[in-house]
Amino acid sequence: MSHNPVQIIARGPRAAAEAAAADIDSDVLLEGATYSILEEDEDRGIWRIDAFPTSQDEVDILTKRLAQHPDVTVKVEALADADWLAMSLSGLPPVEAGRFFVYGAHDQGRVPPNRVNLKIDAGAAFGTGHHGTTVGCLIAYDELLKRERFDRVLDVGCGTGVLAIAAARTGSSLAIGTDIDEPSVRIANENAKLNHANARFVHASGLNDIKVRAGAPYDLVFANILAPPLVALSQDIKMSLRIGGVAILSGLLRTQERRVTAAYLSRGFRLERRIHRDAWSALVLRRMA
Ligand SMILES: C[S@@+](CC[C@H](N)C(=O)[O-])C[C@H]1O[C@@H](n2cnc3c(N)ncnc32)[C@H](O)[C@@H]1O
Repeated sequence: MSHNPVQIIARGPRAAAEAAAADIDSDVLLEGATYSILEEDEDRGIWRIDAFPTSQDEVDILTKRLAQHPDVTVKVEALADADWLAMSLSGLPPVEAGRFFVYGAHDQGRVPPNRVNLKIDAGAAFGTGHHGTTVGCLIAYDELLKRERFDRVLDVGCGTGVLAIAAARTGSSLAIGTDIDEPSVRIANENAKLNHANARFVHASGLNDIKVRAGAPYDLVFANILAPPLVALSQDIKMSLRIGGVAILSGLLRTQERRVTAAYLSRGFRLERRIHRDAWSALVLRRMA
């Protein structure tokens, strides 16, 4: 369906804005829609969501979702093409997750000196750090890094490559990623260069690539994909990890936790941690046998 570029702005008290954002996060039909949520007016306690739908379907679903929150007022503003692109790139604030600071080109001059700064621009690949699943993975990884090192890392469903790039920038000697989406692989390789990260990305489904198999056994596997492929790939992920190695899994909703966890526990993993962000869950599972 043709789409006149619009920006959707929703304002309301914090709880209402956060509930509306959680609703957007939990809708699989809105996976491609970019939005940000921030405090607009501290004194008056007003929070604001800026959403940048990329199709008329997303406009309709977003406005329907937001209309379910009566404490939030919603405005849809038309944007000129060029403005829309610029805004979708400049409207996203940086994301902080543990030691990681994920930012776009427009925040170039504002990166903190004492963090691992990852420059990832919004574009055609998933993974600017703004989604609850990416943040969950980065927080889980940051926590693990306080106690252990991961020399060999695999990132299944790399999107922008943000997770493998984070690994390469924090001491992994091998960081490799795969994606079924070819443009994402190209973007991830560009992002690796841009971030001076020794990470490589290949076009493959799951772990089905000779370069991926050659890198095994891995100390850590990230897989931020959906629940069904996480279950389907549980044996492959197990066999790619060394005993004692860790899988950080996300892309699943909290309601899907049991199903995904069960698949890994039955294969000899131990559940070490769950991180909840919006409706999403990230699981830390260690291969014990
Ligand atoms: C939710 S995004 C995660 C991107 C990034 N890793 C992050 O954490 O932000 C999921 C990515 O996995 C890819 N994907 C989905 N199923 C896959 C599979 N079976 N094998 C490889 N990649 C897959 C999608 O194309 C998409 O780029």
